[in-house]
Amino acid sequence: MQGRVSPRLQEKSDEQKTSCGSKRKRLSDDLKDQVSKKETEVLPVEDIGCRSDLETGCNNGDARVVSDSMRVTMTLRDFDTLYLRFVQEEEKRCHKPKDDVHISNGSENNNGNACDGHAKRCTRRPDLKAISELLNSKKNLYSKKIGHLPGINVGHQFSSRAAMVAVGLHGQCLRGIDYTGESSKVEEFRSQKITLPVIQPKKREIMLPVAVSIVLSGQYEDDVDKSEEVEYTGEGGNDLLGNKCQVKDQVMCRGNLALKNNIDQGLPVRVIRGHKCGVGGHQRKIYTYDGLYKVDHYREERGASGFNVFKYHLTRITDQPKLVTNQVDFARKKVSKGHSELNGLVCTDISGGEEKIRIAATNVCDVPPIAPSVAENVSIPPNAPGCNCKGKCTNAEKCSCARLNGNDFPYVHDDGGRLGEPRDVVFECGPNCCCGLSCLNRRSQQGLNYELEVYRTKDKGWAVRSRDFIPSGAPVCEYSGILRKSDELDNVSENDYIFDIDCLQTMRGIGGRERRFRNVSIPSSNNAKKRDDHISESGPEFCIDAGTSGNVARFINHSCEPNLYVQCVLSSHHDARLARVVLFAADNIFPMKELTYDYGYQLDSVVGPDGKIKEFPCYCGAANCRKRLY
Ligand SMILES: C[S@@+](CC[C@H](N)C(=O)[O-])C[C@H]1O[C@@H](n2cnc3c(N)ncnc32)[C@H](O)[C@@H]1O
Repeated sequence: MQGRVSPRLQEKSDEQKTSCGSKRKRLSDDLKDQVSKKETEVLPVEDIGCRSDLETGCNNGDARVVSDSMRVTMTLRDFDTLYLRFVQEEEKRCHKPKDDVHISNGSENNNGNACDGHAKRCTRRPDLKAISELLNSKKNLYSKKIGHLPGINVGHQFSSRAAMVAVGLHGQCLRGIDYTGESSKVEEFRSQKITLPVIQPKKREIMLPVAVSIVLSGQYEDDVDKSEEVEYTGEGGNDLLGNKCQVKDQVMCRGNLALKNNIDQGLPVRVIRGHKCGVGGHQRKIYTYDGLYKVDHYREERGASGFNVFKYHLTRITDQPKLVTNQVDFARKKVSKGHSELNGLVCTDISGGEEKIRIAATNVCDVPPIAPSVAENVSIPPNAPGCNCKGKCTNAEKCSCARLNGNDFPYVHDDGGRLGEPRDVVFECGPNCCCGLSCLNRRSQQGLNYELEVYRTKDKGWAVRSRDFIPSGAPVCEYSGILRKSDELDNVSENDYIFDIDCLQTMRGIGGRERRFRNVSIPSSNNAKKRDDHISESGPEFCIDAGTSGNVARFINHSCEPNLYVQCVLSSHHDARLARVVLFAADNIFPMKELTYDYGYQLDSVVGPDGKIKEFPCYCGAANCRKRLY
């Protein structure tokens, strides 16, 4: 039998079955033993807090070494989870959240300083609270270090300054210069394998403080940025009101002194540029790591507003990946202006008008998706009773749908609605609810919200990327196709587009699946528990077959370090065997990054028609790729 997309597997012994849909499995002892002793470190799953323990390639049935880039991703996920938790707390505190009340995430504001955002109604900063919680629980990644940081490559993008604090790229939410005053030895910098551009001082102790990173975000009127060469204004004396004006002389202390010490000792500084991304109301500030710069010299002079400023001249160190203009362009504005401008455009809308946002394909597409349908022998259960809320559901104590979600609303009012944490299942409001269609608790039913593009890859066939920024926790698309009974497809080969619906198995932790956040239970009123118990033991009863009919989700490839996760959603009926499968953003996804999720195949779990185990190479390219899809 041919391998099937994600969860779907040939029936094998219980040990060999992978977890499905949610694709999480305990690490078997065998697999743990296989991990080379030489390799650096395997994080115990318990150590990976919050959102990190998603099916993100570190936890799908094999124990692999956590790569540096994965550590960065996991830290950012932890930060995001905390951030969304605090946003939710703020919403509760403010009691009635207005539609899309803007609570600063440190990325969108008027004055160019990411952490000075304006919260219209709420004043407690969730991003700052998330950072202090992360630091208190010691889940932040790097302490102050000079040079590149492992897992953060030149070009790496961040959605806020707080996110950079979380990983330690730039440890200041407000200040442009991050420096260390802690005693360090020159050897420590050398041990990081940084090729320092100039001769190190002979002294073993370095002169402190020294600067580790600076952020260029257009905040200072005297800055000059020519990409490879920068005139950087020192810190202080700025009115911090967003109009870039100097109001006092700068003083040679703290960050300014640190930069001077870098000059004297030949120590490089990381440069991060902040820029606007997106258009109209969706504009946000994002930050790109542009590599190491040498601080050449400085001078003190009278600035544009007549006050003394320090001007530091920086030059980009040469042996680094080039600053790609395109990459900067992608970051600075929404990528596409119109479909007619796309290279290799072969289809302006592969959804044939079915989606509210057109999905362009940039190569030949031989199986255009058609509208989803249900096989004749599958009957959709009747709609479940709904809540009695009027307008939008806002009171978790009164809303019966919130009760199903563990007495809470799963989505927070941020970026149009983000799921605070992955759950076993999300109960959304449905046809029998009295709330309106704009209720946030219908978030995954709103269709596509991001401009996706199907494009051809060298090794993996078609793939999907977003031309918009997608915030973590946002629903990206539903996996659509023909709803079928799983056993019908047991003898079908050559279908790579089958997705098992394993919501019930996940909720019960069956077959090695790990439970997710929130212990929800299917309402007993549907009287299906007995039947469910029997069925769930024998594996998912239904699947979504996107082989002949599907939507854009069928083109999304597997990655061992994916940026999407699978979330089961119940919105009309409450039968978990027939839950909707929705792909959510696990991370902040920047424009033009391939969208991927973990197919969750267990190695050696797919058997061919000849009874032999089938192997299929994985070309995801992740640092931690296990090299086989199955
Ligand atoms: C659901 S389809 C994804 C879309 C597919 N690329 C296409 O062109 O239609 C699953 C198939 O894509 C390919 N694929 C997905 N992820 C892959 C990966 N990481 N490495 C190699 N092939 C992959 C495999 O052929 C797999 O059976």
